[in-house]
Amino acid sequence: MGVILATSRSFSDGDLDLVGRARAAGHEVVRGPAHHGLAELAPLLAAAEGWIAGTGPVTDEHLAAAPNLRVVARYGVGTEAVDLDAALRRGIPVTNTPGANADAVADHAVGLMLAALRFIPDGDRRVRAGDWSVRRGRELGAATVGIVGFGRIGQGVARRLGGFGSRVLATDPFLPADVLVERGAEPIDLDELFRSADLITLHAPGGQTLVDAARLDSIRPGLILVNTARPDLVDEAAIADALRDGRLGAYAADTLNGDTAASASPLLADDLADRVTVTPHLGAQTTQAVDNMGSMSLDDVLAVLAGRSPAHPVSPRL
Ligand SMILES: O=C(O)CC[C@@H](O)C(=O)O
Repeated sequence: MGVILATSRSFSDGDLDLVGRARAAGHEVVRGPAHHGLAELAPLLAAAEGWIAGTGPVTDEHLAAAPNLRVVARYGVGTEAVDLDAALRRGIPVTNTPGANADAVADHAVGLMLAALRFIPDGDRRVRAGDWSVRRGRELGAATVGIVGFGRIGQGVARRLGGFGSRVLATDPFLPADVLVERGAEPIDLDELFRSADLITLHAPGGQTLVDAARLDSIRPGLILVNTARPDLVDEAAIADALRDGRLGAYAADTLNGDTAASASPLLADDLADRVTVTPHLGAQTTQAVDNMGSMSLDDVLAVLAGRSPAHPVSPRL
C-alpha cells in the first residue's frame, strides 16, 4: 500500500468517503499537522508517495525529505507557499483545485462586507454586555465596491453584488477589460479603484503587498477593507494606524499574519475591536468546498500514482 500524506486541515471531513476512495485504489491516507515545521513532518514525508498539502510550506527541504514522493496536490488554490521551481527540478508535478472553493469564499467575503457595514459582530458583543444601543450602518446596494483580482472568487463576488445592486469596480492584471464588463464589473486601474471605492475586497494571490501606508493615504475616508485572501496582501501595522486615525472605517479579514499565532497581530488590539472582524481562515470551509478540494486533490494524486497526467497541474512559470 502506498502512503498519501494529507496535511490540509479538512481533507475527508466533508460528505465524501475520500479515505475509502484512496484505499480502493490501493493507498493509505495518513493525516499530518496542517501548521508544520520540517522536523515534525520529516518522518511522515519519508514514506509519502503523494502529498495533499494545505496552506503550510512545501519547500525544497520538504521535498528532499520525501524520497518516494511523486506528486504534491495543493488542497486549495493558492500556491505561494509551494516552491514550484524546486518541484519542477525534482520532477514532481504540483496540482491545485481551481474553482473548488470559489462559491464558499465569495459567500464569506459578502458575509464580511455585511458584518462590517452593519456592525454585526460588534452588535453581538454589545448585546452580551447588556448594551442595546445602535450604530447606524450603510447598505451594500448603496456602496461602490472595488474587487481586486477578478478570478473565479472575484467574479463570484461580482455576481452576488449584482443581486444587491451595488456599483462594482474591478481590476485584474491578467484579464482584458471586456471580460470584466461581461461579468458585471467596471474595469478600472488599481490606483483609481483605491481612490473610488467605499468598500474594497481583495481576491489576489499572496506574495505581494497591495495595501500599505501610501495606498491608505489615497482612499476615501471610512473605506471598508475585506481580505479573505492572504495576510501579506496588507501591511497590518499600516491598517491599524489608518483605523485609529479614521482613514479606514473597518477591516474584516479571514486571514492574519501568523495565522494561528496571530495574537501578535496589531489588528487584535482591544481598542480596534469595534472596527476589526477576523475569522480563522474558514472561507473555504463548507461541506461543498471541502468535498470539492478533497476529491480534486485526491483524484490528481491517484492519477499520478497510476501513471496518468493529473487534471489540474500548476505551471511553475505562471
Ligand atoms: O481552507 C483551506 O484549507 C485553505 C484554502 C485556501 O486558502 C486556498 O488556498 O484555496
